[in-house]
Amino acid sequence: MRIALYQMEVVPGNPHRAMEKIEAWIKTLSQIDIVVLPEMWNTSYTLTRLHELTDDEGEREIRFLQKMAKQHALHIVGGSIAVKSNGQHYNRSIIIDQQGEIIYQYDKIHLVPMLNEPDYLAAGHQFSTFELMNEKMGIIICYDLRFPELSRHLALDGAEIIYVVAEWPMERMAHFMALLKARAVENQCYIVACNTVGECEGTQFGGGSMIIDPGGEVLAQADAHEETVIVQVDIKQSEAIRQAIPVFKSRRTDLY
Ligand SMILES: NC(=O)CCC(=O)C(=O)O
Repeated sequence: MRIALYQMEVVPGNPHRAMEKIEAWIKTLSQIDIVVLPEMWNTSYTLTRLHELTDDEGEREIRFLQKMAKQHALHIVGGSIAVKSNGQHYNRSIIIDQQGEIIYQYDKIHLVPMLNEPDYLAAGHQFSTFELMNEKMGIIICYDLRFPELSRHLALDGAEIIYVVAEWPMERMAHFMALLKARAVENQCYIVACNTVGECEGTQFGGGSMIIDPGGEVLAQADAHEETVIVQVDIKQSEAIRQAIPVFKSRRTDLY
């Protein structure tokens, strides 16, 4: 399974330009199974303008991702986009398979106060794993990373890969790195983290996108520029590490 992450420079408040950039990037790829985009790639944190920038249920961006998936025979972990839904706005992840079918959608459940999300967005209320290429996977969005229970639920439900799509600020990159590694080690699964770079309304985003294997080894890591990260993932690795260090079997579910 070959995965490519787009550590994209944000295009604040310009969904059309963002789609052009993603299309141009996809055209540079070859022999990739799954592409991963970052958080809120359509608008970045232009939260005061979401009413004019977003489409109902993200239809415009979904149509675009479906076209890309079919044209290039790619599965798309579509990061997240800002969408309008029932008079509110959500930070929504969309997963599309290479036939262009939407196989999973997730609205961010932990809205980040440091970037004012609770003032402009509604929170999601549910999450689950999904299947891509016959493997179970999960996705969380940025601030969700700080809540270990969420990744644990996904891992207990069988996720072999957890995608972390992010617009994580430069000033807290040390937390990002530490939390990504912790989530991989404690859940013994792959963590595939795709962050942004660039600046929006005074916040600088820190890059550092990475793929960590179920043993906690960083397989590839980006720096703080726009970049592509490509890694070959061997899903069987989590089984081996779970046998060698059986933390799932040692859990004391009678006590906690
Ligand atoms: N976009 C985000 O959710 C940023 C999260 C963040 O800044 C943090 O957790 O720190």
